[in-house]
Amino acid sequence: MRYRSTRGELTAHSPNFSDILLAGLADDGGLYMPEFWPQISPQTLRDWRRLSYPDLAAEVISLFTAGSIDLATLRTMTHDAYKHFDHAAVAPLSEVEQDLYALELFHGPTLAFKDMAMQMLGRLFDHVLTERNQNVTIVGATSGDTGSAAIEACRGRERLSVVILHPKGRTSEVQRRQMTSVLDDNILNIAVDGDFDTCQDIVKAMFADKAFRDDVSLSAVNSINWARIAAQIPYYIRAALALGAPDREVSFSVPTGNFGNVLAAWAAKQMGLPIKRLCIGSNRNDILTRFLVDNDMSVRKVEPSLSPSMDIQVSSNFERLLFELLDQDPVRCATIMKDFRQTGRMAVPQDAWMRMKESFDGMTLSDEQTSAAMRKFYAESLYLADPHSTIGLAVGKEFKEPGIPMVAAATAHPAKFPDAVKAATGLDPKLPPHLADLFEREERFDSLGNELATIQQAVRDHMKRK
Ligand SMILES: Cc1ncc(COP(=O)(O)O)c(C=O)c1O
Ligand SMILES: N[C@@H](CCOP(=O)(O)O)C(=O)O
Repeated sequence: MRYRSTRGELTAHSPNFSDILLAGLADDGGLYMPEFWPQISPQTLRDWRRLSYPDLAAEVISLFTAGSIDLATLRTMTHDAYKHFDHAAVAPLSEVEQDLYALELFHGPTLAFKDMAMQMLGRLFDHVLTERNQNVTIVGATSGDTGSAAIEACRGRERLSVVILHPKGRTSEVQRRQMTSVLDDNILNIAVDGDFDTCQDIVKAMFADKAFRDDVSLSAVNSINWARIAAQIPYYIRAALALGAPDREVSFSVPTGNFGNVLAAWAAKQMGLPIKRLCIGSNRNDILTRFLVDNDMSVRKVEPSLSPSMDIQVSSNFERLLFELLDQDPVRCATIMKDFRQTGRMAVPQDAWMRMKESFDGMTLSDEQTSAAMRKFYAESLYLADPHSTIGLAVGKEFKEPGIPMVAAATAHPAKFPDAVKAATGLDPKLPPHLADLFEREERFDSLGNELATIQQAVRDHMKRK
């Protein structure tokens, strides 16, 4: 399997999975895509029903690593990656009401869906870097969850230096402490003046600076890295199989920000999973639902909300879907993306927009609607969801059709957002034992404004210190 950029052609020298894992973003600023969508037959899907989560994940990921990492190696990694999850099923389904299920993706060490892929990424990096005798510097942007998951997956790993940029004062306190209380030498946390988009822009600017990129051997753990998406596809397959696929259609509802999670579901559909609808849930930063309803992809200011991890306007992975909607035309994709960067408005051709609407629905919840929905799910079903998962459930409830299971991605544990949960329900969700002393732990982070040069220097210094 080879990979191409959304802004470039496939050539004889196109990279394989291990190459793009380390590269993160393509040199031309585009995002890597597999050269084709591997197909999973209905019979194979039926056979996979009896696999454990780690075995299923290895099978699915191996379709993307062909030619660079074999199935047996992946199996060792998946068993190791998921063995510390606090639920035997890894990603269990919970029936919230008739035909509406929560797919709980928060049973990993940092209590958010990011662990599902990040625990694999840490091991994949280790494997490839050891094989190649190389080291890399990972710079990641976070609105709260990617950061702690990446830090947890990479802490103490010899060949990785990790720098995480978070928007100062815009994450929950639990989220911040989960990142800043990890004091391993290879980890650096930087608080940035701005929002998640500011952090993400800085990361992309570092990738665009070729000299810097080569100097620090820059790599990425955000969902701009295809390996993240590949490791998020298995849980959609697993959930659908548990509910009767491939002999029955299933729909998914996904609370969405950077568009990585719902893109993984869309990828599963391209691979043969019978998915009926994909529903996108937004908070007040609703660029994606505005786009779906009115073909209006125009960037507004990022506004703080009760679901801070989704306080995002520029959804990086949308470029991957756009590329597909444009029949994989890299020239048109690059032109539209460059124009978007300059104007803040994406001119998506009408036919591409119509094609997206064939598979996707979208809906926005205000903070008030999110609190009310959280309260109602708890009152009626005794299901306590964090604000992000609540948006997924509420949107799923809105779009569910009779007889077709609707699965909402429950992306974070309620204890990550105790203030929002308490205000809505009066309940005080407790952190699990391994995080019980989080508020007593020492914190360490640098506040460095938002100048690219200052942050680049901090990355260089961190790399040398390590
Ligand atoms: C808890 C939670 N829910 C939802 C999202 C949105 O997911 P995505 O960025 O993949 O669209 C995020 C952030 O990515 C998150 O941390
Ligand atoms: N919500 C994310 C934002 C980054 O998303 P990613 O999936 O691209 O890493 C976060 O919590 O940091």
